[in-house]
Amino acid sequence: MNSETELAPAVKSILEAARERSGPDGRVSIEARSLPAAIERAAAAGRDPVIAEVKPTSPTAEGTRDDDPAELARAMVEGGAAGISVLTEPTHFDGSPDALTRVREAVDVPVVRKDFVLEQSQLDVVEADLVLLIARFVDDLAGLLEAARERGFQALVEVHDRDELETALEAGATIIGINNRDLARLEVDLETFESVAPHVPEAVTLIAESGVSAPADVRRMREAGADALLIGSAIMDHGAGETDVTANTQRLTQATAER
Ligand SMILES: O=P(O)(O)OC[C@@H](O)[C@@H](O)c1c[nH]c2ccccc12
Repeated sequence: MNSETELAPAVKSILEAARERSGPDGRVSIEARSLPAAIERAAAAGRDPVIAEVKPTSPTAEGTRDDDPAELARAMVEGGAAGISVLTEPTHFDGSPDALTRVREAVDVPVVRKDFVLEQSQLDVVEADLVLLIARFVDDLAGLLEAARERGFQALVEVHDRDELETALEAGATIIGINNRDLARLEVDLETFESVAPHVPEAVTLIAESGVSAPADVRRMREAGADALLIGSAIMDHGAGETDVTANTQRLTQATAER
């Protein structure tokens, strides 16, 4: 793992909490819904492929939404979401494995488990179609990726710069997310995606993560090579803005069509 000295205090505390959560003894075994296929279906239907995120709160959010996660996910799919991401991290995002289970029962699109998975047993906490692995935080990415695949998960490997991209590719990642949010300062810069994306091989399913808040951002990320967008805050809207997640999702999935 890279040095933690540069991480934002909130991120350090998230990692400390994650190290203390161990998984169960038994292994999950999953028949995953394919994310690349769902992305292709959305694009073929003329929508911008969006993975909408059920994120009750976050260290950078202004408030908390305690809506039923299954209802939120259904509303997102109604707005055209190609996939759903669910925070299962309990201490800083108000997420839970149970929320993910209920979401996966409520919708038929692929569901991503968003958490800080650091070791193999943590994979067995809950069934999901994809599991997020954050290159920067995982010691043995190839080993964890293999362990995820053995259980039937697809893995979404998150990177933030070219070095992490190399690590992800060497480990065999085929679905990669470039996080526009810098985990040292928690600031978002869409240029991150634009600078790393050109180095990603064509065969990889490439996702732009974080900071996509308006249709123009969706178009910008798509032009830079994103096959799909992972969008949380702009859809959940923790502040005083538009709280209709179906409308919020629709606006972003129609970004290219309505230009
Ligand atoms: O709310 P945003 O800016 O649309 O971002 C969503 C998603 O990218 C973000 O929640 C995220 C990206 N990587 C993470 C890792 C852990 C927790 C959360 C995340």
